[in-house]
Amino acid sequence: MTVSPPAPGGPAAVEVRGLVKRYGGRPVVEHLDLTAHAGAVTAVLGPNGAGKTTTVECCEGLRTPDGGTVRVLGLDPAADAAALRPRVGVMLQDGGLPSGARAGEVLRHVAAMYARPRDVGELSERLGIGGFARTTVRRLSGGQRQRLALACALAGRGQVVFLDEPSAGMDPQSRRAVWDLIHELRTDGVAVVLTTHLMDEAADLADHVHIVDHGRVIAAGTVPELLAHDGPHGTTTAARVRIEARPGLDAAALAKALDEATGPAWHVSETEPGVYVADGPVDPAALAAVTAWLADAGTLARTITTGGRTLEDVFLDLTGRHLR
Ligand SMILES: Nc1ncnc2c1ncn2[C@@H]1O[C@H](COP(=O)(O)OP(=O)(O)OP(=O)(O)O)[C@@H](O)[C@H]1O
Repeated sequence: MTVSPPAPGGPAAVEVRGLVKRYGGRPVVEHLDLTAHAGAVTAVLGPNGAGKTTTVECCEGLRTPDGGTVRVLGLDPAADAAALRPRVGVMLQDGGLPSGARAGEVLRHVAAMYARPRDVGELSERLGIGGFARTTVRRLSGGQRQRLALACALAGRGQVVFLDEPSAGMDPQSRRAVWDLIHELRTDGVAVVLTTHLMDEAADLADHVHIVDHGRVIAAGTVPELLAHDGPHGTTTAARVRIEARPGLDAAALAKALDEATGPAWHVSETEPGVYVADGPVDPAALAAVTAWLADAGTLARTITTGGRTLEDVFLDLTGRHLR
């Protein structure tokens, strides 16, 4: 599925067309297209090994494409690296920070390389870096290192910012601080490109989502557009009942009970042991059928929730449930 949404935000700041990247002859990115706009957050989602980091690294000029074109602010990230450096902020997945330097020094040093840096004190405060400013990078916790890497990526006020899993490993307080900063970047007209495995992060932040699998974009659109897309069994109404109960209940029998209550429209599966997801036209009769069926089975459900599909549901429907 590829939805073509109206472009969120301002003009295109990142344009990737037909990107191909191979490692040792093995294609890991295959004809991938991606556009990120100024004043918008573009999220790239995908299972492990899908090619997200490789794509972003091609945009950052850290990898040379084997095919296709990449333009950042109209420039070629590899050939025009020097011109782009002051205009682009990069947060790498592994941090890429000097391990022997103190956190505060690293941030001051990075900020000093830019003509118009952000206020280091303010940035430190926003990301809580003051508490570990005198600690060397190698002694920082994973979340602290992430916060420092993000501060470094934002220090130069880039027009484009690439954030590879920006809040991975962070505590909830830090994650909130990061999300607030990203919202502000967007308001300030920055083009933010982020990869993430956190569906709530993408749902909260992203104007536009690209779902990548096996090196290709398999779906793209705004979050509401992706949520509105047909479910795997033709459910367009984004209606779902989720039940947590004991494992091993007869999902087909529940589907039959629901079909009898509301009409033959239901698909029920046990998505993980003890978690049953029923897609279909949720209404009071359907919910009554669920509780009656559970009573017949002599089972007390721990939770029964109704609602639409989530971005995680869409992601799993599109990319499958097997591990990579
Ligand atoms: N330098 C490299 N040499 C060889 N293969 C590589 C290299 N870097 C990445 N790969 C392979 O390319 C594929 C895509 O990797 P990539 O890091 O782009 O995926 P990703 O979508 O970012 O995954 P994750 O979510 O796990 O970070 C993987 O199979 C990975 O093993």
